[in-house]
Order: sequence, then C-alpha cells, then structure tokens
Amino acid sequence: MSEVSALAEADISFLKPYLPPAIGLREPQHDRKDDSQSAEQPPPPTHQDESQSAQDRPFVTLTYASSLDGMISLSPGLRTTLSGPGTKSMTHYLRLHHDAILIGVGTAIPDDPSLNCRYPGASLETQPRPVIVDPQKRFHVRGSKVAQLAAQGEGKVPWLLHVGNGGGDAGTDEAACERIYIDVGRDTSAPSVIAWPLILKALKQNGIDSVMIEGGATIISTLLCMPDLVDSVIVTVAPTWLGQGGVSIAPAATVVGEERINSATLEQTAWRQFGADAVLCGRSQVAV
Ligand SMILES: NC(=O)C1=CN([C@@H]2O[C@H](COP(=O)(O)OP(=O)(O)OC[C@H]3O[C@@H](n4cnc5c(N)ncnc54)[C@H](O)[C@@H]3O)[C@@H](O)[C@H]2O)C=CC1
Ligand SMILES: Nc1nc(O)c(N)c(N[C@@H]2O[C@H](COP(=O)(O)O)[C@@H](O)[C@H]2O)n1
Repeated sequence: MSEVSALAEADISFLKPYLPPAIGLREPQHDRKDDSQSAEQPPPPTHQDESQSAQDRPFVTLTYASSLDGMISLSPGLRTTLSGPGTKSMTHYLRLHHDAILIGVGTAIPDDPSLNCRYPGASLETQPRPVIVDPQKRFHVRGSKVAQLAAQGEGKVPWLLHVGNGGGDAGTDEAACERIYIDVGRDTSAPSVIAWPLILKALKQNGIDSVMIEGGATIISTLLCMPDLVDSVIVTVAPTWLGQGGVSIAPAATVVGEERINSATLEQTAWRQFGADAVLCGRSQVAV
C-alpha cells in the first residue's frame, strides 16, 4: 500500500490559496477522501498579483519540515524523517501542483531522494521536474534514486544546474540527466555561487512556471531573506525536538543602522493540523 494517500477536501481548501495559479488542472478527482470535519477556513490570502505572469521567474513555494527547535535534520547530511503520514501526503499533493522540485546538492548527496510525486493518480505527465543546484558537479547522478525512477518512468529526468557555459567534458552520466549551465561571469568573488534571480530565470526559460523549493538549510535560509523571490512558504512543524547539533533553518541576521531586526516574517498566515503535525502557510512579507 502506498505511504501517500489522498487529502481530504478541507485540507485541499486550506492549501489552495498558497498554490500556483494553475491549481485545478492536475487534480485527480477520483480519489479524494471524504471529509466530514467542518474545517474553519482562514480568510483566503490574495493570490500573487497579475504582473507575476509577466515576471522573469516561476511561482516559488518554499517548503520544509521542521522540529520544534527549528531543525530540519539531526546532523548535517543525516536524512531525518520529520513529516508524519498526513504531512507526507500533503508534500506529495504540493509536488503534484508544481512544475519542478528544487533542492541543493547538500541535500541530494546525503538524502539520495526520489523527488517524484507519489500522490494517488499522479501520471508521468504531471510529475514535477527534479532540479538539483550543483554548481561544481558533485552529484553522481548515475545510480541515484532520482535517475533510476526516471529510467523506470516513475519520474522525470533530473536537471542539474551548474556554473559555467557548458564547455568541456561530456561525462558518463549524460543519459541520466540534463545539465543547465549558468554563466555567473568572471568578475565575481564567489565563482561557484549563482544569483537566485539567475537560477529562477533559467528555470522559467526552460518552461518551468512553478517550483517547489524543498531544501536544504542553506537554500531555504538564503531565500527567506529574499521575499520578493518567494510567493508562498509552507512549513510542516513536527511535535519533536531534534536537539543541539542538528541542522537549523536560520536566515542571516539583519541589521539596519545599529539595530537588529527580524530577518524574515510571514503574512497572510494560516495554520492547520495534519495528523500529529501542524502546517503553517504564509506569504513572504516584502519590506516597503
Ligand atoms: N526536513 C526537511 O524538510 C529537509 C531537510 N533537509 C536536510 O538539510 C540538510 C542539507 O542542508 P545543506 O547542507 O544546507 O544543503 P543544501 O541542500 O541547501 O545545499 C547546499 C549546497 O547547494 C549549492 N547551492 C545552494 N545555493 C546555491 C547558489 N545560490 N549557487 C550555487 N550553488 C548553490 C551549494 O553547493 C551548497 O553547498 C540535509 O541534512 C538534509 O537532510 C533537506 C531538505 C528538506
Ligand atoms: N517534507 C519533508 N519532510 C521530511 O520529514 C523530510 N525529511 C523532507 N525532506 C525532503 O524531501 C526529500 C525526500 O524526498 P523523497 O521522499 O525521497 O522523494 C529530501 O531530499 C528533502 O528535500 N521533507
């Protein structure tokens, strides 16, 4: 039996205002659960404004699972399960509604994730594109789970984002992935860092209209400080503490003048319980 089950109508209604605008097009209608629970709906947050479609980037959802002490894994590189069955199903529902799932190579190497959508009714056509930010080609895609699933027709072929112009070696992994090279220019003090607007622009140019960014800590913490690049934030909070030494989500400190201020804040928030976990949805508050 699949570990992922269809969400109840009330859960779907809760998530809907935070999903990319194409919501509805991929909904498998046949296997939603009935829901007798009369969920109190939060006021629907306003959708991203119309000008979004003219933007140079996809709709961006940040999503991850956290412990009560703000940790996402027990120690660096240790795959840690935080989501329970309900929030796991929710994550797969979110995957169903995005064109791509993006993670960093710091997650891809230790987690060897599947990065496909196992929601009931998902087809190859509706699978999200797995995208791994791997500036210096550290990820060995051949033999990885994501490549195996693509070969079996249970997921799409992953895209690897690298720094450079694509010249040079054609490796042995070529059939298992597609590589997208992003030129960061020579005049940079951090030649392996790709500016996020460039990453998102590259995705958009390759036909991605919505991307679900799942981690890890470096990527989520960085993007929380770039609210104008983020449309929705969906956080699973598991009722557990991972303890010191874990990997935490911690955006860089923000100092204005000599004063410390909050680094990132959500607005238009809504909470709902999925099994033992709580789910927080919100929109990044852009400073005015
Ligand atoms: N609980 C959860 O929801 C999740 C937990 N995790 C955990 O997070 C941990 C991994 O976190 P991190 O080590 O921070 O890895 P990460 O997945 O954030 O990857 C960081 C790496 O990605 C590349 N990268 C990121 N931004 C880049 C940019 N702008 N330009 C170029 N390259 C860039 C760099 O090589 C960087 O070292 C793992 O333990 C994993 O299990 C990961 C995802 C979700
Ligand atoms: N939502 C969520 N809850 C957890 O407890 C997690 N550990 C993660 N991790 C992320 O999901 C990826 C694994 O995906 P597959 O199940 O292998 O498809 C992992 O790489 C993290 O990005 N997420």
